[in-house]
Amino acid sequence: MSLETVREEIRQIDEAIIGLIARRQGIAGTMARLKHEAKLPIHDEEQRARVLDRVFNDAVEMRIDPVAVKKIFTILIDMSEEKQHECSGEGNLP
Ligand SMILES: O=C(O)C(=O)C[C@]1(C(=O)O)C=C[C@@H](O)C=C1
Repeated sequence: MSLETVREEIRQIDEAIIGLIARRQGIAGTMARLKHEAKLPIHDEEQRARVLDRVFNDAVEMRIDPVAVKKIFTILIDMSEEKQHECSGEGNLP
């Protein structure tokens, strides 16, 4: 396999990752509405811990660096909370 072929494969994987991040972010509005209706706070420390534990264990199973994966998901959860705050603004709930 050539350098260019491998770079093209990386580009396609990156595109897929961004698509999945956009999908994760896309449901933040619905999550914000459900939490608003249930009078629940956007930040949920216990759920954060559950998600981070789950992805840590998945990473261990897949033999990739679990600490790095946990860092990535900390950013993704922060992005989700930020989006949920944006969506919670007056008239912004879906
Ligand atoms: O599950 C929730 O309650 C969410 O809002 C989703 C999510 C996440 O991105 O996984 C985001 C914020 C919470 O603090 C915990 C988890």
